Amino acid sequence: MSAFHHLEIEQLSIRLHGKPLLSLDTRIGPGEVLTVMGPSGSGKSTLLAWMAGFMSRDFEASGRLRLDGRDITALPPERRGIGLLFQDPMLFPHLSVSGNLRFGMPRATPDKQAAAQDGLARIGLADFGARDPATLSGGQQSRVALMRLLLSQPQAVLLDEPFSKLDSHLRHEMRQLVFGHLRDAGLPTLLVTHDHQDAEDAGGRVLELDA
Ligand SMILES: Nc1ncnc2c1ncn2[C@@H]1O[C@H](COP(=O)(O)OP(=O)(O)OP(=O)(O)O)[C@@H](O)[C@H]1O
Repeated sequence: MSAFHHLEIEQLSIRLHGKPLLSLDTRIGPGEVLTVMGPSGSGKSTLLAWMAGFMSRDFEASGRLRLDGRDITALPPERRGIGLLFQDPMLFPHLSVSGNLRFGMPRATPDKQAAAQDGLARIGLADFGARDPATLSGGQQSRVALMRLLLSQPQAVLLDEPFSKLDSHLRHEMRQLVFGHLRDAGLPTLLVTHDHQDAEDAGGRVLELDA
């Protein structure tokens, strides 16, 4: 599964109504997590939206986003190869757990059912494939959301407060699981969080945006 990708944010400058909101120039290497923190309104969500390709047109941005050297700045979200994980697992309620895992897999996946089963085993949910997502606990749903992300074979990952809805012992467990899998897969990751423990466990650089 590991492929070792890298992401470059080149001379990014985002303005809102002509006023500078944020500037950034950095590279995120394979398996590296860059944590972005900062007060409310400092532009964390806007940065994620720019990277994912769905920033509101109220903002103006200059700069380039490169994945493995390829300029993806102008591509629509679904063609960027970037996977997202939010605080809500957002599993499809009308699909089984296994169906959720198969949903995002690349079309060319030879045996989606086997890949889903293997993914479930990797998150300790081998017997849960046929269940409806709503019958899983919050922590189990989070693990399924993580595995769905990994099985979609992204080349980079954005995490938006992914642990904030979990209670504290599950949060610790999920951090280990998420950061471990992302590192093993060699995926460059940008994490937005308010939680200093997230940043510490991510183990990478921390960027503080100004108010
Ligand atoms: N669509 C929009 N149009 C105009 N202004 C916006 C829009 N979305 C956000 N803003 C403003 O842009 C600034 C940055 O917002 P953003 O949501 O990126 O901050 P944030 O750091 O993610 O905050 P939080 O931690 O509260 O989520 C804020 O001043 C916000 O009010």
